[in-house]
Amino acid sequence: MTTAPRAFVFDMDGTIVDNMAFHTDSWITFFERRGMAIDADAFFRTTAGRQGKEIIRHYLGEHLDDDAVAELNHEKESVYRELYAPHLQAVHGFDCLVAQAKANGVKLAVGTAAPPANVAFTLDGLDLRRHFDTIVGALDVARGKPHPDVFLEAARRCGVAPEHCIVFEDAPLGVEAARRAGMRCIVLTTTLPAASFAEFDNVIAIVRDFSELKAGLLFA
Ligand SMILES: O=P(O)(O)OC[C@H]1O[C@@H](O)[C@H](O)[C@@H](O)[C@@H]1O
Repeated sequence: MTTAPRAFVFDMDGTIVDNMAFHTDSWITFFERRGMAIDADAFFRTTAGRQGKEIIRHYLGEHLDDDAVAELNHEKESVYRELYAPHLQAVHGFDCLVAQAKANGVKLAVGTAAPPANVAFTLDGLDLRRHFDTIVGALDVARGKPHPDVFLEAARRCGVAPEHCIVFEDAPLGVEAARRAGMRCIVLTTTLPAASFAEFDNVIAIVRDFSELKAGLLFA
């Protein structure tokens, strides 16, 4: 590794927790209620990392006002939380990586498209919030991934330059957001196989879970 990392920026959904199938199922339910059928795989690839309000406007109409979108997003995220609650757990090796990062003086941040209720559901539900120097979510930036905003804001709050950040991601739009932010990325294959990330030159490792990461790669 050429530049020692000073901050790790974690995507939340699909990365800290292996939950994207439940997000997709909740979107399928949400759109079915409106008579719309969506293809799960294509939907994941083109929406994972976008904010709920962006997804809703894209599918149901750009004309929808903020209150209507907020209500629809609340409905979708309520379905998601009900589906995923019985399965809530961190991806294997996350606690150990956090401990190693702290021991090496690496700052820890979250950069997620999730709204505050989902951040609370996940990070408070697993008692993980205390580990992070900052958490940047849907209300903190105007644009979701693949725009780099959420990762740049996380780096800014950590006081760390993008080239000293490593992003952890599971979704192509998130890896692209990291690339646009000028950040290296480690991919978790929680949701998609390694081949799905072949086009990205900012990917430095692809692993099944955090336990596969070698300290030499991360902290050298
Ligand atoms: O940026 P993250 O943590 O992967 O969050 C992405 C997800 O955030 C959720 O809130 C959306 O409903 C999902 O559809 C979206 O993919």
